[in-house]
Amino acid sequence: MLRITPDHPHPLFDIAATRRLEQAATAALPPHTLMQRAGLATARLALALAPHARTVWIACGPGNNGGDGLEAAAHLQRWGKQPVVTWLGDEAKAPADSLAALARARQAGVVLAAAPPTALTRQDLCIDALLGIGSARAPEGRMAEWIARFSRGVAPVLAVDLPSGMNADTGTFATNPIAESAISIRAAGGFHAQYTLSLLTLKPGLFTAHGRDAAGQVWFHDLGVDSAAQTPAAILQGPPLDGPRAHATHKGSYGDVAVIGGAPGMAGAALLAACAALHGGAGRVFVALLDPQAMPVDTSQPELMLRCASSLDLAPMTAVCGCGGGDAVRHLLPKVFSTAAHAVIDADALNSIATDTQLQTLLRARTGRDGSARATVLTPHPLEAARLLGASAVQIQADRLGAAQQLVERFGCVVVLKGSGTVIAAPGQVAAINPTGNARLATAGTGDVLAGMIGARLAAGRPAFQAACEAVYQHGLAADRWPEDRALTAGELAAANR
Ligand SMILES: NC(=O)C1=CN([C@@H]2O[C@H](COP(=O)(O)OP(=O)(O)OC[C@H]3O[C@@H](n4cnc5c(N)ncnc54)[C@H](OP(=O)(O)O)[C@@H]3O)[C@@H](O)[C@H]2O)[C@@H](O)CC1
Ligand SMILES: [K+]
Repeated sequence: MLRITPDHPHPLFDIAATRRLEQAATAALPPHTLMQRAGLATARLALALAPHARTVWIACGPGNNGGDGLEAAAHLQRWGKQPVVTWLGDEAKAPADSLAALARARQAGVVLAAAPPTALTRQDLCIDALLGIGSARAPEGRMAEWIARFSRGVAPVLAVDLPSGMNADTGTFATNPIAESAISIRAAGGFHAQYTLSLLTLKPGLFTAHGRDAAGQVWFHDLGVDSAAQTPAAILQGPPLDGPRAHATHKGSYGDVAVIGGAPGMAGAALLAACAALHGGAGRVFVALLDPQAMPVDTSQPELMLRCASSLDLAPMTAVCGCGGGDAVRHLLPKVFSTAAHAVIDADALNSIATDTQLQTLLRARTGRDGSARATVLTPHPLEAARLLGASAVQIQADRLGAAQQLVERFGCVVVLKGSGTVIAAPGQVAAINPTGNARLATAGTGDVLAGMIGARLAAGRPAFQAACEAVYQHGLAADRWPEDRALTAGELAAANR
């Protein structure tokens, strides 16, 4: 059993691949083995998380997720914990594995309770074994009531395989009230500790959209099954493998970044991206502000070279384009797309592309046959992604991996779909989901900082997908390590990155 942290990459498997693995393993093992392993792992983790629990409530659903809960109940009963077990199943309809688990629980001395326990404390534990990967619709009735009880209560909750009701592929809920109630309770500072033990495979939904809030601390048990035969739907990103810089290098070794943006009233966005590129290690950073009244030098950052956009030779450069660009950036995009060696396209540049088919054609033309000729990274947040795909932000959020992949197919670029569990997708690559970052990044300018960080890595010669993955990881990590007692501002974040 493994606690999942951002320190290592992990393959993530969707429901279809998980079902294939489950089928193959079930056929190769004695009956009920997988569920017995799942139940034992759940019981062990429960005991480790709540060693002093006076009451353990195991809420079991009608399918095999409930069977895992019943198996866990048998172990906890034998270990003297006397769990309160409520089951929503029907013996006439329950799957064979679950029925066997029910029999084993009864054998161990478990008596099914008619109702959940009341007055659980922070020392106690709820085990959520209502729904796993078979979650098919919005929970109703007693199931919905029990899920609401978990989220409103103070007792820690251990979700078996998934937080019940969550779609394992997307991290969304059939109705959002569960996720929204979890988020609003957490925002109010009164949230119980939440854990999830993912079984057989780690699923993408645990790490993106509402998944991160709903799943809490994620643990994993592979049930002794090797997943190598299946292709992952995504990779949970690990840390960059950064080595020290070689001694015999100079500023030319780390490339030039040209930040193009900062229309009237929005110079700050471009300067933040430039600051981030500088601190991210770019050899030289040029800034072309789109405000004719803009200052000729930034005295607080004299390293930045402020130039007129028309005077920049972008052919050897990495253009970071769009931060605070307003509508003024639109007429510069043809030059950027046709000449810049590498490009990061952000914010207003993305909005310009969304409404201009000629720009879309030029953007697609940047991609060589090998997909890497003139590396281009698009960095939309969900609303920008929605504009690019002619969809709504809700539709984008309903399937973040799918939306990122659609953008890749449409534009042939690397795509960074920002948000909780940022998705990085690229032609011919298994997508990555970033495990770092938190809601402290929800403040103006942090997206500009990310664009500058990606630009610095592209300028240093990193392949585009790697540059994007590494920058997103480091950007989030800086937020995760931010001192509790200090406000996170984009300016400080830009200067803190590396
Ligand atoms: N088999 C094995 O070897 C292993 C399985 N494992 C475990 O099994 C889990 C998958 O089990 P599963 O396929 O039975 O699906 P599960 O998540 O229990 O849900 C299906 C049931 O719930 C019902 N239902 C659905 N939505 C509902 C709703 N909203 N409200 C109410 N009911 C709803 C649905 O009813 P129906 O739609 O048929 O009416 C059906 O009865 C997996 O996540 C893992 O925990 C592991 O132990 C590894 C070994
Ligand atoms: K569950």
